Amino acid sequence: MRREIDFSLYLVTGRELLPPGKDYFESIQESLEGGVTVVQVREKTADTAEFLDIALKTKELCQKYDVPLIINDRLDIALAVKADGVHLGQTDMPVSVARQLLPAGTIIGVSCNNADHVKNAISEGVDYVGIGAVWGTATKKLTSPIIGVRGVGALLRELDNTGLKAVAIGGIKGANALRTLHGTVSTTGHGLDGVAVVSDIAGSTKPRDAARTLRDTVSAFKEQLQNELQASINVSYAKKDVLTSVSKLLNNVKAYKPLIHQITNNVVTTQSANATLALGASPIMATAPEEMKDLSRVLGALLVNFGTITSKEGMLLAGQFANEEKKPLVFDPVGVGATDFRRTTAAQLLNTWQASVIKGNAGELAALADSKEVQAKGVDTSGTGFSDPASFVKSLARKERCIIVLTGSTDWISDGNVVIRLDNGHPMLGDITGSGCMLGTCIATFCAGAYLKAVEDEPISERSLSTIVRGDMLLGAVGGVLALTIASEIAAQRVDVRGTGTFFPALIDELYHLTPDKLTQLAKIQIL
Ligand SMILES: Nc1ncnc2c1ncn2[C@@H]1O[C@H](COP(=O)(O)OP(=O)(O)OP(=O)(O)O)[C@@H](O)[C@H]1O
Ligand SMILES: Cc1ncsc1CCO
Repeated sequence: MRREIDFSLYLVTGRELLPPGKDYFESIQESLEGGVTVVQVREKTADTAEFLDIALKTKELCQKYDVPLIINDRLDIALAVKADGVHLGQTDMPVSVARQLLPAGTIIGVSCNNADHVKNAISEGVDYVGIGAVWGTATKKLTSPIIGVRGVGALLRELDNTGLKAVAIGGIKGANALRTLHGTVSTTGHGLDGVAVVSDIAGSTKPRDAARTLRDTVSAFKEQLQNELQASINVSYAKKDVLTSVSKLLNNVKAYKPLIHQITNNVVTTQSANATLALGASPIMATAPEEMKDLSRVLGALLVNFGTITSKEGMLLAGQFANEEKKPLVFDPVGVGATDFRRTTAAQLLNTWQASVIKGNAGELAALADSKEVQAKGVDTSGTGFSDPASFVKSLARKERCIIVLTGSTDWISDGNVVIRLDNGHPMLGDITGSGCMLGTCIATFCAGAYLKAVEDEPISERSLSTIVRGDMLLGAVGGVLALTIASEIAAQRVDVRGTGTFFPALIDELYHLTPDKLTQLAKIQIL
């Protein structure tokens, strides 16, 4: 009977990466102590005798820890050392031939970087696939394109109901492991069985610690995903509870005055900062990469709005640090459909960090989702919008693994399970520039309120290892939308408002005077 393998932490050896003075076998031993669950010996330049010797000694170590040994590419070495399996690249020995040559029950894995590779692997009956390269990697000359964290889910989906296991490979390390595991889950809820790691362990002076961090992260995440899938079946949001919770977020904002770091466009900087202050939070508009780490330590939430992209480096870094700190990250891909540069920048940002909330109008979200249903015109939408906005936001939320806010005369919000429809707002919001950008600011501010609530409820987070962001971001998104749209309704009714010029300062006034009572009483909310 074939042995059931735990693929959680799959070490691919890299002797050339050892730090000066570190012995290869000592490094393997420490890695095993740290929790590596599979070892693949990969030797691209060793001659046969040397490869054989290394494989034999590595096998002895693996046996001590009851960890399976896989040999890269060389079937003869695998046979000679009675390895548990082989790993084959797309240009190595065909799987069918390898199967004939190897003893029954030998594990066979193949490298895949597109859906056809995965489909072939399924029909050839392999045991597992190695999907990559996920990130850029310094260890291997890349022969295939970087598919990015967001590209993996579609490949995992191919594996639904096959029983095949999957690990991701390519630049995975302690610092990006959670992002990788979280962001690669398919729309059907199919997650990775583990991560394959090379340099973060092999290149470390402390491989035991490096392996332990990774293993703990994988174990915690797998448990969390199970809970998440379970919760998605059982969860229910009641309208009254949502409004009560959202009101508390406003109180939290006013009580703690969280710092809202905004990398935003130069059209709306002042008005966004004023909207933040009006809600009771504290804005900082900062774009220099050099200051991102310091800001991430104090911030309550980060907003990345790329209306005018001037500091991509700053956006990349700020988001990574926000993820590390498990703080809310709101992404507003302004005009993403307008140019190729915006499209590729959005992809790069979203492959690097995990947004907590993505908000956009129909044109922007259609571009992000590669949907032809709605066209964009610069930063605006043209046409009537999606025929089924509820299904659209739900499926995009599943794909991007975060909350989606679709704006328009009706706003639609989803976390991939529940869909919330909000009908507040005033047409004049569509007639002032940057109302969508201010909405992003309001959402970031309420998400900071949700983050603060989580910190209040759970000061020492036991879930922190597997939690991508602390706090209920769905509530944060609902709160932000209600705040701006309800303020707009009250502002538009004022006798001193005679057009969009007087509407704008009135809007800031009404954000300033917003109360939990107004939020709950005026909300037009439907939970679908
Ligand atoms: N006709 C309308 N009626 C009611 N509310 C509206 C209307 N148009 C926009 N809004 C509200 O304005 C907010 C911003 O949405 P909108 O879709 O206009 O953003 P946007 O196109 O990104 O704006 P901008 O590009 O000016 O920043 C949303 O909360 C939305 O509910
Ligand atoms: C008009 C405009 N151009 C780039 S950003 C922006 C603000 C509204 O989205």
